[in-house]
Amino acid sequence: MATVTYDKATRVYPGSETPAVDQLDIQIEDGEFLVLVGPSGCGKSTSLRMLAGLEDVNGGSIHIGDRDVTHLPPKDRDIAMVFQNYALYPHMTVAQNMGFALKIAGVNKTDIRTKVEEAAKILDLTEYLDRKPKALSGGQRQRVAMGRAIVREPQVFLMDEPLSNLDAKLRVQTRTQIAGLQRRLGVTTVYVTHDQVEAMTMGDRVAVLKDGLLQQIDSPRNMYDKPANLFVAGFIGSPAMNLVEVPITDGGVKFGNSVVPVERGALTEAQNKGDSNVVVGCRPEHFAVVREGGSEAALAKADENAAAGLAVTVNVVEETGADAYVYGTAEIGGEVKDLVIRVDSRDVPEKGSKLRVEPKPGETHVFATGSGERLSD
Ligand SMILES: Nc1ncnc2c1ncn2[C@@H]1O[C@H](COP(=O)(O)OP(=O)(O)OP(=O)(O)O)[C@@H](O)[C@H]1O
Repeated sequence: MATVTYDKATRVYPGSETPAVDQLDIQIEDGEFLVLVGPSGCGKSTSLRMLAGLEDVNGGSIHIGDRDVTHLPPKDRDIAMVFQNYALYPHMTVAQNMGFALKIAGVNKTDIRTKVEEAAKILDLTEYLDRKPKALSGGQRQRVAMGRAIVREPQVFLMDEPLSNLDAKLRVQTRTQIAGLQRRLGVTTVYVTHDQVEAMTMGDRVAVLKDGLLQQIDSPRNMYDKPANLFVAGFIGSPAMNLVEVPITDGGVKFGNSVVPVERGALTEAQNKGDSNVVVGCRPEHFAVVREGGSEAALAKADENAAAGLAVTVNVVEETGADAYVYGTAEIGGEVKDLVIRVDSRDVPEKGSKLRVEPKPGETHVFATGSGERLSD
């Protein structure tokens, strides 16, 4: 086990003007599960491959523990990588696949067998040890790939989208298994995915990348509650956070017919920059909803608030079972904006009906219009 440190680590591919990974600074704790996440092409695989030694580092350095591995060949780094396609040898049995790296390293047969059997037990693969990969399900192959990494007892596990070949249900199951296994083994792990739900459910911390630049590194909770900028705000969370540009006004921001109170400090900071607008973010579950034409109680409330909030026209209602989401439109500042609002799944509005909505107190995020940086605490 060991820490991993990226210190201004940079990768520029030959013939490219812009770095694929630009001065990446990350310190990963001993035993931590760190997830690198971001959209396609943001540099997450390159970051992982730099740590693996499969990609040159053109600037900065990478340390595993106190060893500078920046220019070490992959075999000298004491890491084990689990790839997307598992890269199992088709002509070898599960046991041979799992023990292969140990065999190459000259470990004696008895020790190999012991380690392979131990790993097979942990991964529930004991009964498949004599099978060839083609006689296994996708989930079993994935576990063999994990087993091959485990038997090597490396200082660091590297995983590049290891669940992408599994169907949705198995992916959910396997992500719990991998996260549980990692915690049990306590091996420092760097895990790449483009799936933010996977990132949020598996990582101790999550690092969000965009265009080769680190946007934020934080616990899943903080990432969700306090996204550092507009990009992270829009990327983390499904359905995504609603983001609307609104004018600053006395006591808050103007949101439809309401003045929504937001942090004074955030608005002062925007005004100090010379901005008269800010971007306000509100997650779908953080709207207070009054449904027009709904139950009597709701109607009474609608009357009471007739002029309050923002009128949203319901275009589509998506029911997921536990939740229901309204995909609607509203006019904000003379423009028609799309909004997503979570509503009570037992009381869903009709398509074409109207809701009045308002962010719940204390549930807004404020960002600068130009830089997109977070202004609220
Ligand atoms: N071998 C290469 N030569 C030149 N450019 C490359 C090479 N590999 C990747 N790139 C470029 O570097 C950038 C980062 O690629 P990388 O594969 O790290 O992204 P990623 O976030 O892992 O994307 P994905 O989720 O699609 O796998 C992209 O713009 C990509 O086109």
